[in-house]
This record gives sequence, C-alpha cells and structure tokens, in this order.
Amino acid sequence: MALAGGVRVRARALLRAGAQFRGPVLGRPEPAAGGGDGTRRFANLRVLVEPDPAAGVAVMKLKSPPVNSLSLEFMTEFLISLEKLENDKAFRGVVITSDCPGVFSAGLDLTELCGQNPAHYAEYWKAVQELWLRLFLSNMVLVAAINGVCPAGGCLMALTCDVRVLADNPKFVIGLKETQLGIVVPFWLKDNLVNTIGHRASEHALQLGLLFPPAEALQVGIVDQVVPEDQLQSTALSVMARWMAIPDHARHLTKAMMRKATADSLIKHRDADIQNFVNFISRDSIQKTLQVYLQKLKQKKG
Ligand SMILES: CCCCC/C=C\C/C=C\CCC/C=C/C(=O)SCCNC(=O)CCNC(=O)[C@H](O)C(C)(C)COP(=O)(O)OP(=O)(O)OC[C@H]1O[C@@H](n2cnc3c(N)ncnc32)[C@H](O)[C@@H]1OP(=O)(O)O
Repeated sequence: MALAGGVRVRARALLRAGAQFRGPVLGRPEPAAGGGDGTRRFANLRVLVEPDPAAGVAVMKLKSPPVNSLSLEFMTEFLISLEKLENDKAFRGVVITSDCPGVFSAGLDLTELCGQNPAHYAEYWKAVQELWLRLFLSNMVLVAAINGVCPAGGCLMALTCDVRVLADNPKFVIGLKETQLGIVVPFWLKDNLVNTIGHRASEHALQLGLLFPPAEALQVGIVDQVVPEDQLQSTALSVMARWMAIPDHARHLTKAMMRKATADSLIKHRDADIQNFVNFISRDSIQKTLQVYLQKLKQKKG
C-alpha cells in the first residue's frame, strides 16, 4: 500500500529537506557504527531503525521525545521508514518499541489540534488514518514491544500489530481513554478494538475510557503477553521468530482476509471521517477543553 496523497507530499517535502536527517538520507542505508557486520542501521529524526537482515527483522524505535506524540512529522517519518522496510525483500517482520523512557506513545499530538485551521486538521486526520491503515494492512509481521505508557493514539498504533507484548510495570497502562477526555473514538478504531478483545469487553473499555495496567491488560486480551521489563526485547524477538516460521504468502493473505472488512469500512468513508473530525475539533468548546487539558499537562511539573 503506497502512501496517500497528502502524506506523500509531506514525505517528499521531508526528503527534500534532506539536511534535517541525521545519518544517511533515507533509502540509502549506511553500515552500522563500527561497520562491516552486515547490519544496515538507519535513522531519521524521530525513528531509529535497527535492521537484522539475516533474521529478516527490523526493530523500529520511536524516538520523538519527550513522549512520542503523533505529530505530523513523526507520523510521516515513521511511514517513510516503514515503507522502506516493506519495499526491501530482506525484511518480513518489524518490532515496534520506544526509545523514550517510560512512554510508548502519548497518542495524538495535542498541539497539532489546538488553534490551527481546518485545512491543517484535515491534513492531520488524514495522516492519522494513513498511519492506522498502513500499519493495520502491513504485509509484514508487526510485534509491539510496549515499554511505556500507551494511551489513546499510542494504543491505536499497538492495536494494529499482530502481537503485543507489554513490559510488567504498573505505570505502563494501555487503553483508549477517549471518553475520559470527552471524545469518542473513530468507528474504525472501535472496530480494531472489538476485533482484539471482543464486543462486550470493548463496550466497557470504551465507555469507561479504561487504561489497563499489565495484569488487567493481559486478562482482557488487549496485550498477548506481559513480561519483566528486562525480557521485553528478547521476548518480542522470540515471538517474531515463531511467526516468521510460517510461509509469508499464506500468512499475509490470511491477515489481509481477516482485516479487509475493517480496513475497507474506513477506506470507503475516509473523506466523511475527515470532515467529521474537522467539524468536531474546530468547535469552540472542544478547542477550550483542549487548551485547558494541555495547560494541565504542562503545569503538572510545576
Ligand atoms: C482533551 C481533548 C482531546 C482532543 C482530541 C480530539 C479528537 C480526537 C478524536 C478521536 C481520536 C481518537 C484516537 C486518539 C486520541 C488521542 O490520542 S488524544 C491524546 C491522548 N493522550 C493523552 O491524553 C496523554 C497525555 N499525556 C500524558 O498523560 C503524559 O504526558 C504521559 C504520556 C503519561 C507521560 O507523562 P510524563 O512522562 O510525566 O510526561 P509529561 O506529562 O511531563 O509530558 C512531557 C511533555 O510532553 C507534553 N505532552 C504530553 N502528552 C502530549 C500529547 N499527547 N500531545 C502533545 N504534547 C504532549 C507535555 O505537555 C509536556 O510538555 P512540556 O515539557 O511541559 O512542554
């Protein structure tokens, strides 16, 4: 699946601004530091990719501090890196994890949703849709190694993966807390959750805006495994090895068959979903709520 129009334009703009990228220009992997070991580590500003071509696996580390919020730049860079791996036959699986201590992702970047114009909100929401579609429909095996708090849009990313492994730390909660913020999750994210934990559990989780700590997350099935923090990466890689043992063609056709209807319902109603979001986020009352919420987040430290 290729990048959608708006995101592709932004991706091109990012690539044109090649000076922004630390390390190699994307598409031209460089040898890892120390070199000569056959690995092709590459990075853009906000995503670090550690490839292991011999295993057919890459680890993507989200590194957009402080909290890996889903800014337009972050989502664009993430999708460029993902596409690069998808286009390289050496890679069949990706582990997604965070490089920001204690936070997998704080979800939507609220500064993108505050005080901007409708065209910006439309571009932003299109990028969120694109992120979800690209991950949800990826041919590769995706394993989320969740090493931090994972609310809302962070949970959106994790839910697209084939497997979720969560580090056992009571602070590392995961879930869709949107109703607690006075917002409703989009239907396609609701469908993704229902496919994962079932209808009844989703009703509770979504209406109450539940954030599950590890034991409860495992019990409800929003994650597949909970492991000690120091075993997260090794567990994710061994889960990956099991999935990689299945012939790719059969596995990804099966994945597509399982996920097609859910993805299609967004693809068919994409523009209406964007319009809905723009109307919602542009309301004065929502803008005020957002400002107050952002202010509270900032004051937390003081
Ligand atoms: C309130 C209205 C919401 C409006 C959304 C509207 C429509 C959306 C409709 C449907 C979408 C559904 C799908 C997804 C929804 C979302 O993702 S909404 C975002 C939900 N996320 C959150 O509420 C998380 C908020 N953040 C936190 O709770 C904490 O930051 C933390 C992730 C637990 C980490 O805590 P800690 O390590 O203590 O870090 P700080 O709180 O000190 O934060 C550090 C700085 O980062 C800024 N920040 C935090 N989260 C965000 C964010 N999501 N977007 C932008 N910026 C964020 C925070 O303000 C700090 O900034 P300063 O260093 O003070 O400048």
